[in-house]
Amino acid sequence: MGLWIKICGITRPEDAIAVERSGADALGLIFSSRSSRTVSPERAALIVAPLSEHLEKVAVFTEPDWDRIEEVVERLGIDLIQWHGGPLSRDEDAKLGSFGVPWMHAIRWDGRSPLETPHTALRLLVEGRSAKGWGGTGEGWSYGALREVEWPLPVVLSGGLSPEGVAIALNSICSPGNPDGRRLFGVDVSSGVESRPGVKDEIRMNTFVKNVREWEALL
Ligand SMILES: O=C(O)c1ccccc1NCC(=O)[C@H](O)[C@H](O)COP(=O)(O)O
Repeated sequence: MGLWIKICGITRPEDAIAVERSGADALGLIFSSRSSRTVSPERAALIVAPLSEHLEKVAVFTEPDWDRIEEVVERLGIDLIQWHGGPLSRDEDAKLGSFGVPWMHAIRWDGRSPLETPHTALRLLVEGRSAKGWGGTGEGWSYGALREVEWPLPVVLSGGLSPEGVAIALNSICSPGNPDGRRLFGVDVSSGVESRPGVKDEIRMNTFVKNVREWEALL
């Protein structure tokens, strides 16, 4: 199976259709108030309406507003919850596992500490620490540091990826000489395929997907 490719921060139905056309596996919708890409559940319903069931819909949250999470998951047919809200208590971990869909823990990693392992999470999305915001900052980091730690769950590489840089980023953690890299589950991008925050560039999305597929064909 190829790498899972998620394009995040979709705010317009036409961009969602372009994500599906690009051959990506998933799109992300931001329900956090801490973003310039936030969409309401009503807006999100319009965005996902024309999409096929084959494109996974990921809902991104940073706040433990459980009623809102439940509403979004039920109303929109969400496939995966992405949690960006920082370290979790045991109760929060259990709560995130209780919505009837899997969830992914997004970690703003310092490049050294062991990767957190919530009990109920399906996978980890790992990006660097940025003073700019909670996510969608476009800031890259030293991806190769991932080679030095155990991966308790399948990892999605994120933070500052772009069509131009994604193969270099992937090479720094996985290569034919480093078979461990085969545990990488996927890649996630937002700013690197935008013309401005919240507005995706179709050519950049297509090029991103093409470059990932060409890279994995060489592995
Ligand atoms: O995208 C946002 O604005 C955002 C805000 C708050 C929490 C998460 C957010 N995005 C989540 C994502 O999955 C992004 O794709 C990820 O952070 C990578 O973004 P980028 O570095 O811009 O590619």
